[in-house]
Amino acid sequence: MNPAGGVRRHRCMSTAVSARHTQPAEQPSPPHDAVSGAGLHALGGLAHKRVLDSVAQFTHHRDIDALDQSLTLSLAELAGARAVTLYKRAGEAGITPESLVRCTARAHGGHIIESLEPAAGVPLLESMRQCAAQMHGRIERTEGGGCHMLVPIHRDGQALGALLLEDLYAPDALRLLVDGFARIYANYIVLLHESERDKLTGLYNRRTFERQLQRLLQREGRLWLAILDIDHFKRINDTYGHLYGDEVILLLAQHMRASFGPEDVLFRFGGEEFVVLLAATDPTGAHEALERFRARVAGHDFPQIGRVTVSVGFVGVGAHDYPATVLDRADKALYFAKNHGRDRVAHYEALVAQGALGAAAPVGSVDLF
Ligand SMILES: Nc1nc2c(ncn2[C@@H]2O[C@H](COP(=O)(O)OP(=O)(O)OP(=O)(O)O)[C@@H](O)[C@H]2O)c(=O)[nH]1
Repeated sequence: MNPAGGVRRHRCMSTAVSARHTQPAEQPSPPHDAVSGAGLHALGGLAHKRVLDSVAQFTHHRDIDALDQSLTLSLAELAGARAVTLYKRAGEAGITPESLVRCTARAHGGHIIESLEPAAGVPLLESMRQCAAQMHGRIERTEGGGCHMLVPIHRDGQALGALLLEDLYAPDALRLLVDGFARIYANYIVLLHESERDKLTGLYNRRTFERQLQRLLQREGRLWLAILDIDHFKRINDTYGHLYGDEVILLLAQHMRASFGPEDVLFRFGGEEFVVLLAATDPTGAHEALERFRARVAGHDFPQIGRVTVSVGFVGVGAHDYPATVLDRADKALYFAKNHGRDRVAHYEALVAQGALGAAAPVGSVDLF
């Protein structure tokens, strides 16, 4: 069991990365190079420079995962904590799940940074949840003579999460520093979040597609990419108006969240076109997941409009595939589905094997990069 209360999900940053930074403290002796209370004062300009360097470093990132990792590493180094955990609450309507990132100092130098699965009912996770919800921090003395510090992360009255620093010395002086980092992080995460999400649905936007694809490929090795397109959407707009059209887009995004798993990555590419990166183990699993989604949408009674259907094209993606190529293949499968009655799922490789995508196959409509 991890002290932060989670089951390890995956390691995100190697010690080689963190080895560029200050060496971690060995416990239980107080860290000599931490920007601790006395240290901050004594080091003067040097301490300020280190703090500013750390802020510049973690706000350099344009990717939320990298930002989260960098924040925990910066704080672990500056504060000389044995471990720093960033807890984030789930976003509204389940747009982002509850998450934990933990940076731990290794006994012989460097740090390990991991994403952890929040596991219910574990003491320190509960403390972080409470700290986040109440937006109220505290310092707890531990039996070993050190302290745990809990600091909430919030912005404009909205609770975003909490930071937990374990086994600190001189925590009172560090409190201001950690509070400051929490405030900078809160401002920055909101900006990053807005820049990578579609405004209407909260799904990832197209700009983040390549990065998310690479990330998932690194984790899964192989995955499936599906393009989902609402059938006859122009007719819906023309008959009921754009507001109803927008409502259909919003409801479809909700069905996507409910239908696909937490490991799958969901995008709205624009208009009535959506993309899913599926972490399924094989094409049958991918096909079943997409078919479930298709049937779910077809069976839903959309307010005022009634029945709405979607067509889906999907393709396998390997580590060496170009994003533009796989998008084009999925798009060809989608247009096969559109041309063969709509409200269906088409698999690119299966169509190729059947010889169904001949020279006359329709040209994809997705705008390539
Ligand atoms: N309400 C709404 N409509 C949009 C948005 N973006 C694009 N559209 C409309 O979506 C429609 C897309 O229509 P088409 O590309 O012709 O496709 P379709 O009618 O769905 O037909 P098929 O895809 O062939 O089944 C157009 O009428 C666009 O104006 C949006 O954000 N909101």
